[in-house]
Amino acid sequence: MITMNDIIREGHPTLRKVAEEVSFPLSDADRELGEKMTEFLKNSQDPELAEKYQLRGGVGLAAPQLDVSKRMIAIEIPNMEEEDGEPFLSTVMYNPKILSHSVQQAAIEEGEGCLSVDRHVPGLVVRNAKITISYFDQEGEKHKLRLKHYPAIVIQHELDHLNGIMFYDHINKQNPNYAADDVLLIQ
Ligand SMILES: CC(C)(C)[C@H](NC(=O)Nc1cc(F)cc(F)c1)C(=O)N(CC(=O)NO)CC1CCCC1
Ligand SMILES: [Zn+2]
Repeated sequence: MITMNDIIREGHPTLRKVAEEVSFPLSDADRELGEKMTEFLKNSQDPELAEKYQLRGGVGLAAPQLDVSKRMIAIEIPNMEEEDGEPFLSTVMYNPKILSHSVQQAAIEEGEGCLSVDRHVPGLVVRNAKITISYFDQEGEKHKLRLKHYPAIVIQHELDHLNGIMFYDHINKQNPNYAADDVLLIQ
């Protein structure tokens, strides 16, 4: 199983690379990696397992964070309403791509963190409020998905990892808490 030791941290060169597209049909390795990434996120959201293996509660993970420079991300966003309900979004996306996005921008009010960053970096990370993405699933089926607000932010954070971008690259140097007044702040 993947633990925090398998996740590379800022400073590791792979986090600054542009990852390669995955080819289909998936190799056993790429298929297995996707499954392990999802397993990590689910484990990290289980209080007992998170405690036992000292896992940070994760909602998304990109293959480059495991030192695999391939365009694949795992997303595990719990259902914010009902506890223990079906997750809002639980999937592994291969070759994900933003097809279009809103003019409207959004940022998480308390800022962002990262499983590959062991420090608190204050500041607003302004992203697109709504995105339309395409991606392939394990079977090579193409999907198109429209997302907004928190789920859209998670996907953009993970997509950045495929392009060697860290969340703090987006933070305004002069005034970290700056955001134009039309930027939607998300709790
Ligand atoms: C860095 C960390 C704080 C672990 C962050 N989790 C998070 O923001 N909250 C969270 C955790 C849960 F388990 C369940 C839940 F609903 C919310 C996260 O996983 N990421 C993913 C990451 O580092 N990917 O590379 C960072 C988030 C910042 C904005 C979007 C993703
Ligand atoms: Zn991250």
